[in-house]
Amino acid sequence: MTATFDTDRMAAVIYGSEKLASRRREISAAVSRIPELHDSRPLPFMDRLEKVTEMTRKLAALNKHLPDIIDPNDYEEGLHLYHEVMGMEGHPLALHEVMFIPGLIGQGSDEQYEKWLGRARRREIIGCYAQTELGHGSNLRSLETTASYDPSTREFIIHTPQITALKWWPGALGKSSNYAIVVANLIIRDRNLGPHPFMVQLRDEETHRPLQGITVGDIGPKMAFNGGDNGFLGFDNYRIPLGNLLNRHARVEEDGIYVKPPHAKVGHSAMIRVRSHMATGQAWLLAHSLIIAVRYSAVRRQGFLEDKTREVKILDYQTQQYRLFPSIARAYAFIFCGFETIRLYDQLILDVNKHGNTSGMADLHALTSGLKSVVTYQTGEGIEQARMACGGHGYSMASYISEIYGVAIGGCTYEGENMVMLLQLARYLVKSVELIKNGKSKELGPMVAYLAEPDTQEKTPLELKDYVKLFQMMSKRQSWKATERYLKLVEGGVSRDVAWNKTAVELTRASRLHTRLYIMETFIRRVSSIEDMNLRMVLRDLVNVHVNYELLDCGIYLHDVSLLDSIKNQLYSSLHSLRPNALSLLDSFQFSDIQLRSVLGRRDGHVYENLFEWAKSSPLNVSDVLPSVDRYLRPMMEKAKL
Ligand SMILES: CCCCCCCC/C=C\CCCCCCCCCCC/C=C/C(=O)SCCNC(=O)CCNC(=O)[C@H](O)C(C)(C)COP(=O)(O)OP(=O)(O)OC[C@H]1O[C@@H](n2cnc3c(N)ncnc32)[C@H](O)[C@@H]1OP(=O)(O)O
Ligand SMILES: Cc1cc2nc3c(=O)[nH]c(=O)nc-3n(C[C@H](O)[C@H](O)[C@H](O)COP(=O)(O)OP(=O)(O)OC[C@H]3O[C@@H](n4cnc5c(N)ncnc54)[C@H](O)[C@@H]3O)c2cc1C
Repeated sequence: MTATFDTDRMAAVIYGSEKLASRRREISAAVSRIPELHDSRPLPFMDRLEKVTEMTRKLAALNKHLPDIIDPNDYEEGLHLYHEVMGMEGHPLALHEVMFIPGLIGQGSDEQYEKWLGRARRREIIGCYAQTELGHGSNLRSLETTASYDPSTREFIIHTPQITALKWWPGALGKSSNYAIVVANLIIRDRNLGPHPFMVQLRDEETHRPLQGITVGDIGPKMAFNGGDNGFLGFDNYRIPLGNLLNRHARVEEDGIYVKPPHAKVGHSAMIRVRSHMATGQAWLLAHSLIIAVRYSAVRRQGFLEDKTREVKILDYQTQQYRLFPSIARAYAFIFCGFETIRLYDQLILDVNKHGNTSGMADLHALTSGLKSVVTYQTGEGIEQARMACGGHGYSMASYISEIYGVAIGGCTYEGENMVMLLQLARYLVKSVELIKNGKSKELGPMVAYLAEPDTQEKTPLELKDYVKLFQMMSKRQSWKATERYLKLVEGGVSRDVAWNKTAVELTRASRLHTRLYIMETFIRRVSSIEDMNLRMVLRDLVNVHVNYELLDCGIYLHDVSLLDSIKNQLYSSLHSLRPNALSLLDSFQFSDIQLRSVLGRRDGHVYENLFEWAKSSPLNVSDVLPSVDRYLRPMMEKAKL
């Protein structure tokens, strides 16, 4: 089946501009010509140490070739180049670029930029972001690492009071980084002023050995990211100069006077940044798995439909389409709302750093808390469906889908565990409903204004605005229901914290609905703004899949469930309409074979030949008889014969 649109033009929509889309193609082509930048053999055949070594080798090679391939100041180009060469299994600079440099930019003063930023950008030093501890990750107020100010020497003494206070999990901490932004409780004259970010040198710049007072190492293998060295870190009364408190917002004077920041949570900017970028990052992971599954489904033939002389492509089964197409729609939807949150973050950081204006923080915190949770969860669901859609071959590492899954679902945990973050958004929703109840609807932000709308009759949706209306109604009802349940408990004398906990499941449901509504609205808005009518029509088919699927999936929140039959029919017909364009919608992401690392999902479609070649290259096939057979299996069989 041929597609009705040009994938290069769609790539420009996905990546935000024709220039970037075409630069991506050029960068992929450049990488394909430099063997030093390719995996030296398939990553699934490597053990952990080999993977870490391979990633480090490629990173050094990449550093050498980078200025010939991209503009070193262009982050988007850099990100693509990194994804292409380094893949997704982790590497020594993963946190340097993602949190260390942005953390320094967000929290450091101009003098601190002068001291560290240039060095970090030139990669004279490598850094990470060390916040989470063995005993606490979610509840930042219970972090135990301390940074006590000693005015006599104008130093902070960083200390790990007990085992639970060891930093645990930070990416690239274990073996690669020689610096870290360490989040520790600032203590001045025995007063705990809460977590603050400090620049801390961990290793000698010449020998790379840990400095005295520092204990650092790797935390061991993980579900994924095994090319990376997530680490542990402890401090034994380790001294750093006063100037190492990142002090753009909060300051300590030499005599120990504390100058507090303009907003209590302004120190969380590195987290907000990653959360703002997560929707696009997860969309790419989802699209990776889907292109593998859809390409394979367009090659794999199994069973018969009308034509009894030739087996059918499995992509023609309605169940296969139902399994895969709603996730294609979600991948696009996540990209579009991801662009929006990145833009909002960039604006916020400008407002905060240039004008000291923190008024946008609460809104962005609520939005990104919900979005990272919904997007990572749905991405995990979509990838797992993609795996199953490939049958047995999906289970093989040759598909690479299990690796993509492991990487993606890390996102359900890092940057705030999903339930915890849904509950952050719920605080915002509850406050919004309380405003309405107190007659202050005018104070509502635009994203929650619908919470004040009156209920109307549920009608079969015909136009996109009808879907949005229905979704708003479901979301509003759930936010009100959860708030009223919570308030009733409080009014009945239950403490606020206990009442909150007794309402928590309902609250997370409200947050999910609110976020799904936001994703749907952003998707519709973006598609309606596309000028190329041809592309807009295709994306309109995708939106149709999305709105019908999302509504059905949330059908339990409707009062009139008889609507669901008509929505089901519209979904089935939209799946059918999407079939001719499904593969090209994914080809438009323009992932190279090098980047995909999937034997099953290669562009050439020679699935069976490629699988056979891959299996033959397994280290187990180097000899016909393994030493373990000689040693254990043959003696066992021989013994049984006696
Ligand atoms: C050369 C070219 C350049 C190339 C460049 C490209 C190179 C690219 C290189 C590589 C790319 C490779 C990509 C690799 C990808 C790897 C990705 C992996 C990255 C993984 C990294 C992971 C890092 C981490 O996980 S860091 C640790 C994260 N930890 C958390 O998220 C902890 C979660 N907990 C919290 O955030 C908080 O504790 C909380 C939000 C749950 C509660 O906060 P708390 O301070 O306790 O607040 P509380 O008292 O409860 O609430 C008071 C009020 O404050 C409000 N609030 C809380 N936080 C915020 C906030 N941030 N902003 C605004 N308001 C906030 C809260 O809602 C309360 O408000 P209310 O009004 O009182 O209700
Ligand atoms: C791949 C990966 C990379 C990471 N990289 C970094 C890094 O670079 N730097 C860094 O500092 N950290 C990093 N982390 C750590 C990560 O940020 C934390 O693991 C994460 O914030 C979750 O915290 P936790 O482990 O304490 O989970 P916990 O909070 O212990 O969660 C366990 C369970 O308790 C529940 N729970 C906890 N609190 C509440 C609550 N208040 N209400 C309801 N339920 C609750 C959670 O929902 C969850 O079900 C990384 C983690 C991973 C997996």
